[in-house]
Amino acid sequence: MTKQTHAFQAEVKQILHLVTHSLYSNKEIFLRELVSNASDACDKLRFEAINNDALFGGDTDLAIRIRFDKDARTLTISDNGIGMSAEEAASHLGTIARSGTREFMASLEGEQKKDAQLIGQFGVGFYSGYIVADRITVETRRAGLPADQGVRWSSEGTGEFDLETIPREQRGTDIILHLREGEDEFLSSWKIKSVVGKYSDHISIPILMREEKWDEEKSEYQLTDTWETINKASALWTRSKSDITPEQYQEFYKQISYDQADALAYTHNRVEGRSEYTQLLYIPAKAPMDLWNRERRGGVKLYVKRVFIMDDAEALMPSYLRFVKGVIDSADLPLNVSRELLQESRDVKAIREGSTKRVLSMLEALADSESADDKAKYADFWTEFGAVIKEGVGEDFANRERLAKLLRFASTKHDAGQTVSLADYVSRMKEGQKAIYYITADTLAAAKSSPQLEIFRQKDLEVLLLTDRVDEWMLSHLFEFEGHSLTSVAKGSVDLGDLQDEAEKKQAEESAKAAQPLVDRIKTALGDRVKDVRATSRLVDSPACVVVADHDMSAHLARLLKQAGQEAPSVKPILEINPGHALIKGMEGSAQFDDLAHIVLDQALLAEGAAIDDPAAYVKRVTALLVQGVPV
Ligand SMILES: Nc1ncnc2c1ncn2[C@@H]1O[C@H](COP(=O)(O)OP(=O)(O)OP(=O)(O)O)[C@@H](O)[C@H]1O
Repeated sequence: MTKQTHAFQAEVKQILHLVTHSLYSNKEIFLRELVSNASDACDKLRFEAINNDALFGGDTDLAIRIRFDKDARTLTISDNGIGMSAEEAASHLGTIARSGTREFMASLEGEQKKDAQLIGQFGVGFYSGYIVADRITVETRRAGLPADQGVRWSSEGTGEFDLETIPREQRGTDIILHLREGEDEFLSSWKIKSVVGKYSDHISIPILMREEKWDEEKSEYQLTDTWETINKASALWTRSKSDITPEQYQEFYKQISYDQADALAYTHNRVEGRSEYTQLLYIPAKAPMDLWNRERRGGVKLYVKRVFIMDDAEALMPSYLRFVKGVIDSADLPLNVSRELLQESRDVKAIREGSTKRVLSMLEALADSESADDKAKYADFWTEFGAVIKEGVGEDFANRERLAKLLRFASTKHDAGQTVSLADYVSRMKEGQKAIYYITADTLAAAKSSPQLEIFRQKDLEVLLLTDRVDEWMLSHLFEFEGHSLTSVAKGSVDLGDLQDEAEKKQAEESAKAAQPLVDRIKTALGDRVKDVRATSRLVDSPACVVVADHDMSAHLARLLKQAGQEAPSVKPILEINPGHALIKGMEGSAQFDDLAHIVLDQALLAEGAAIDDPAAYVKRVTALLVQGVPV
């Protein structure tokens, strides 16, 4: 193929612009990215060679070589990995193949686009070379192709790239960076060693550089022909814990996660027994943008006996721990294991169970720690990932109790977000209190101002305020905690049991009896808009509220289902009235009794966050009353 010029895909141009403008302050990361690509290329070759040994062509010593040429001002990163064919070079280095990255780019807006933190999330990869280079030449040959099928790709990283066929003896790839003016610091062994030491020490393939010797005559270091290994060249997770510094753990995390921030916590273990494997698992500090996509693949890489097998092996983690990143290296699985096989493997099941327990232990250690620092970390974790952990309550029966202890809620006693655990709640329960009370609502404000809470406030009883979408679903799987049932304050009739003394109960009964004729009249006026009307003692300041029967779906859940486009049974509310309230008392003799009954119901619905079915009728009724009542 003679030289051809191709245009970059539009998104590539965008990324190139971002990379060179936003990441300059941390420019040395380009080396990390290119070394990581070289290492991936070696992993891919090893993987493909499992079924096709000929790909090695007798050369199984995989290595990454870095060299520089002070005169030509080039820095070259070479590998003898899988290499690229002409088609692959054109598509891998000219388009953005990963659809996730493309969607991510599209979702960024305005100022966000300049945020290096966000850009870092998807890994800048090959294009980061342009931070320091004004031209990159890639010379490559795919393993298995003949020597006349080499490829040269070259571009200044603006709008287009050139592609031509070249003869190339060895398989693999050379990435040649033509350094920009002012980037000469990368033409130094010392600098390169320090950057490799910082970011790429854990890479399991040896990274080689030519040794330097001091030349007395010239009074400077001269490159020799001996190659030395400048990284530890053993996969981080295979090393003993005591040989790994926290910085190295964090650096490895950044490498595999594309996160620029440190992980919140990590755990590293070698598991022996029925199933033998090593796990190095991290909890990120921040939730990714697509956390809510349950289709999103997990972040755990699978290795078998140090050979990389696949990214995002979702079978290794339950879906509710999809935010966990890391590596699992199994000693038992076959090298040619496929995603389908993983789903059925008993070894994988053991790994999943073991890893889940490890992650939960890691979270428990933070949550139960005496250290304020760890507690703060857990609070941060909860803010980012709490709602996903709630999915686990329904999905992971075996760990339900452990998960229940990790839950945190907002409550009427604590105004600082979701910080109250069920154990905290139980420890504060009043004498005679049996149940754990909660309310679900669309927003915290709606939950807090709900009329159903009035009696609980008056009696100084704590109520958990649940406002996450998944709460209702979680509650359908979590009925009790340490023997205390979880009870909605908006369902059924309140039974405060021992929390009400005899006199109060008696008074409630009497006032309900006295209010019966009024209750019957309201019921007639409202007809089939309600399931029932009754007097209640749960209200203190409000005239009325709506509740649902014990076994009916909560109104909040019905709304969520409708919003999600699903069928929800239409549940008629029960209207509860406060016989002591001035408005209710005043209704008795009113000529507008029917209108007032409808207004009381509509207002109770509004207070609960529901939409009323006929807002125009409501407004008309209220306006009519205002006109009568307000002197004009
Ligand atoms: N040294 C190399 N050898 C073989 N292929 C390579 C090499 N460097 C890059 N590639 C190919 O180019 C593609 C794009 O590289 P790039 O670094 O931009 O993204 P990536 O490696 O897929 O993602 P990331 O770097 O974010 O992990 C790679 O997926 C790979 O197919």
